[in-house]
Amino acid sequence: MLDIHGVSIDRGDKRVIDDITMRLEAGQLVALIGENGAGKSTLLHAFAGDIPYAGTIDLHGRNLSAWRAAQLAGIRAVMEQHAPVAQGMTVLELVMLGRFWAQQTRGEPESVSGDIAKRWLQPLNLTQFAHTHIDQLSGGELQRAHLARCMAQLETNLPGEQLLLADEPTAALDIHHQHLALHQLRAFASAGNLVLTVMHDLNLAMSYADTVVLLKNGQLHGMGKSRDVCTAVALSALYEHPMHVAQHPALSVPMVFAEPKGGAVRQ
Ligand SMILES: Nc1ncnc2c1ncn2[C@@H]1O[C@H](COP(=O)(O)OP(=O)(O)OP(=O)(O)O)[C@@H](O)[C@H]1O
Repeated sequence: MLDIHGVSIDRGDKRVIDDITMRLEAGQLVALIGENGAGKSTLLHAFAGDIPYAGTIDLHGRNLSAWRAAQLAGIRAVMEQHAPVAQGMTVLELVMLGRFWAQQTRGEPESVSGDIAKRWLQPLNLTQFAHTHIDQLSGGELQRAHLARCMAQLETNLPGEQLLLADEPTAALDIHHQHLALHQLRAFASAGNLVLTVMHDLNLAMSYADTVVLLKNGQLHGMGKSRDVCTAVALSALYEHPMHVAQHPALSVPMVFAEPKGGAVRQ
């Protein structure tokens, strides 16, 4: 579904993405992990078509640059790390922004857009905030509202083979809402779509992702199932920090423990 071939990106005089080639199929949640500055957001921006790059990125076999913005809006949503917010807008109005493309290209009535937006408030625990101004939300509530906007954007009569790009979508969320949000992303991927998400929480990544992509200094350092690529050796090298990997006590997923600097606190 998303074919990336020989993609390199320079920012200023620095090469931040260096010759990345990979193929990502629909039906997967893919977690992009790596240290600060590894190039994760830059790569996501390139997939979103927001920044220039060398190499090719094809979505559904068609070069990303050949897609018209209105067409792309119906099949690809982007949840940015620091999404700009217009002051004075309510949560419902923000989520309805996700339907702007449908109103413009399909003449979707505002009432239909509103119904779709309202439906996405509930699974992200936002119903009580529908008419709250977004500048009155906490960081986590606002992050959930942006996720609801993206989910509303990608709601179609013909679900499947859509692309959701999410940059640290759970960074501001408490543990309950992290799982609530990832459950939605997981369900969206399982419905035949591709979710590509940048994540710093390795245990969440390994619990929800079908595929984990390891990025270091702009280069691909591994890609595959978490149990294959998220070894203690690979993760310790990726983060230059000693890591231990064990099995989750109840689930068949690996769990990561980073060694505390200077040893554990005495209890
Ligand atoms: N606009 C810019 N101009 C110049 N350099 C930039 C720009 N944006 C990012 N960079 C540099 O590109 C590199 C990759 O940044 P990027 O934001 O992609 O990293 P990241 O892996 O997403 O990091 P983090 O985990 O901290 O969010 C970094 O070294 C950063 O300093």
